[in-house]
Amino acid sequence: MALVKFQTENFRNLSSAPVSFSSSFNLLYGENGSGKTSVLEAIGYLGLGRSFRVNRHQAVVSHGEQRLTVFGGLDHGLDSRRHGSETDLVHRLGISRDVGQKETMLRVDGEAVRSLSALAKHLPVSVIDPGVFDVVAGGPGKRRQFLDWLVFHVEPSFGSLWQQCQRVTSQRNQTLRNGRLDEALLRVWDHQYATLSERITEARAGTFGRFKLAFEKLVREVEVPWTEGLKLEYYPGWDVSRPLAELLVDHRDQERKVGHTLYGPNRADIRLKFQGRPVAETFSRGQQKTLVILMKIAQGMVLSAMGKQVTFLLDDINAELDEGHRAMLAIRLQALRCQVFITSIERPMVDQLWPEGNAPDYRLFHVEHGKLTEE
Ligand SMILES: Nc1ncnc2c1ncn2[C@@H]1O[C@H](COP(=O)(O)OP(=O)(O)OP(=O)(O)O)[C@@H](O)[C@H]1O
Repeated sequence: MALVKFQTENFRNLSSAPVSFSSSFNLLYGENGSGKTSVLEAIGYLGLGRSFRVNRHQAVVSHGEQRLTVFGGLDHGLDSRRHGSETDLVHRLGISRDVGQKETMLRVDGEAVRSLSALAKHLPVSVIDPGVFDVVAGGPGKRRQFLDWLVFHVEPSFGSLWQQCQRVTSQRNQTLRNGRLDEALLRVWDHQYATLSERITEARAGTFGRFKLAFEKLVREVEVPWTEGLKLEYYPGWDVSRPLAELLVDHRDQERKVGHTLYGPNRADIRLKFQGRPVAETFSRGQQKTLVILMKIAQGMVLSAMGKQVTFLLDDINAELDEGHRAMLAIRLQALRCQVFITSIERPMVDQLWPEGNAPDYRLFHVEHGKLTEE
């Protein structure tokens, strides 16, 4: 599916006029501060339930306003011959946040829904912005987030499984922090935590397997010589040769001392090694960026193979990637039939993105003072 109708109210500096997008490529250009990133941020808000730029909802609502809203209409996307007219919409999504009341309201097809995953499952949004390169350069949390985004879209039960596990972890942590050790209660939490952890690990490992196959295929196709000797490995967060419940009992004193859970899915990682050493210590900045781009494309490959269309938000990539890598990314995303939004300051040179002259169906927008004008 693709986001073809879009409207916001009180979202940063964006105008509330409705916009129609292409289910293929959308190129947005405009000067600094015109609102390009805010458009992508609002699309991301709909698919992720939060801003990919800031943690506080308060920053996103237009100055002096209390409530922001983002609406989106989805059509069948590139797998359908029908494009974009109102009658072709298959889902209507809405998210509204009242920053005073700290309340979020979600709607799918006119019905109120409680869980963000009900919205998110319809719109897999993948962001490529200057912050994305932390997937390689940053800590394990960034890589868990990267993997879990894919697991969520591959395994329908993952979202609720993860939430249950977070609840049990927090209760277990409280018990660990209690002055008097209640071993019987801890054993109850251990058991629940271990059961959920094993299910999460199974879902993550299965999805990681698919991701790794896609990544290896991609690397063979694009022939990047420096990836030879690169190893991607999933680390579940503990030594899985032993049952987690048993390991927790063995490390009781250590966990009580720190007052929180030290083993399990909250410690998982994708380990990226080149000739046995962490990539972040070995690869150049440019190589690390290319690696992240390849990993992002591989995620798209996994979902495309399942018939899901990913909406990619490419913010300010001109500053991060050279012309060759930008073209590689555009061509790959086009081949995967993804929906893509690209921002730039200058009017984009379409023949630079598609040097072979095979540009897809695209729409070009000029952004000025938060308003999109199609050209
Ligand atoms: N909460 C808000 N309410 C109203 N306006 C805001 C709010 N937050 C930011 N702005 C303004 O909205 C504009 C949008 O900024 P945005 O980051 O989307 O621009 P951009 O086109 O991506 O710029 P750049 O090319 O510099 O990255 C800026 O002028 C900013 O000052």
